[in-house]
Amino acid sequence: MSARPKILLLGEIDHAHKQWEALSEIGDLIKPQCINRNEFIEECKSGKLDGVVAAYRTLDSVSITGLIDEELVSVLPKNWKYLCHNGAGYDQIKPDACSNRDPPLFVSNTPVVPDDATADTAIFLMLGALRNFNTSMAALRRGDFKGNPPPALGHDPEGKTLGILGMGGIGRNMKRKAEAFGMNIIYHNRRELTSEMAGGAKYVSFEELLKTSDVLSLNLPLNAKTRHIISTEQLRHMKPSAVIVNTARGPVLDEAALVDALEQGVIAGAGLDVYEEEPKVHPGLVKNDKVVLLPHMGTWTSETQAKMECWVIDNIRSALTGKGLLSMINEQKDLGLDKAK
Ligand SMILES: O=CC(=O)O
Repeated sequence: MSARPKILLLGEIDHAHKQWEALSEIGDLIKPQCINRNEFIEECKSGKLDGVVAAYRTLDSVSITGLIDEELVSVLPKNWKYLCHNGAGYDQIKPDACSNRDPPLFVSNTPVVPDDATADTAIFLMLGALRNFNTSMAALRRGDFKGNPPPALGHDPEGKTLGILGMGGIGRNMKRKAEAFGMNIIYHNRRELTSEMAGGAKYVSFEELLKTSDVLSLNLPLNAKTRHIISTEQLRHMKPSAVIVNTARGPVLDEAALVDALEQGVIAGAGLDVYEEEPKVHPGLVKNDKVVLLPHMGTWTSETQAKMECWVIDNIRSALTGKGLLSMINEQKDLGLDKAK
């Protein structure tokens, strides 16, 4: 009889406790002993994690393992086949390192379920930045009501152009919501979407997106091609009245360039949920009234967190019962699903 597979928990389960426990029908649920990358590598080398076939991974577990890169992947037990990440973005995991391992380490993420909460956050930041709400919210808490002098008048979204950079699930969700505010939607993406998927949003070049958007929303994943996709040169193409919203990942936007652009009036404002070096926030952003800031709360609702946890668990269950991962990351799709079974 072959040994039961082990399922490793890298991070914490906060909501889907019952669903996690139910995985014990198909494997032994274990946690690592280590608290940092060196210890994790030692634990792998010691054989203590032999038998692990799949792992549930959270964003915060980067504090235990560090990046999932060549070095880390090379010490994982050979039978470890699946890494199921809780999050839409998986920039801490190097897809090539996982694919090139022999045998490959198959990775899943959680698309779809974070779309609503993240798009809602982008809409909040967009309205806050357009309306200059930040200054007065801070003034009221200081006992200064609207502030003295009050902030400049804000702007209505009605009739403005929202440019979406990255028209995946979150971008399309934001599009639908922004239409309810009477906005005209344009987008730029690696590939033009079918008209059904685009739902009436106009596909434009990157340059046209920058030049014509009143609000530019960043909804694209972070990778080597998208790092600092918005920097000094791109900001200079934007309208001086434009605001920029980032709910994707901090490094897609060059923060220092944004700070300068805001100080020099190159653009009018920003709404940010993500930062280049979280939890650090560039002091030039903190001190600038034109910026609405949130501490990475795009998916911070109990409904969305519970759905994301269940999605990860469903991936593990599907993989360990021979049906393959439900949402393998895009970079691995050309490896062939069969190999992931
Ligand atoms: O940041 C949140 C996510 O990647 O889902």
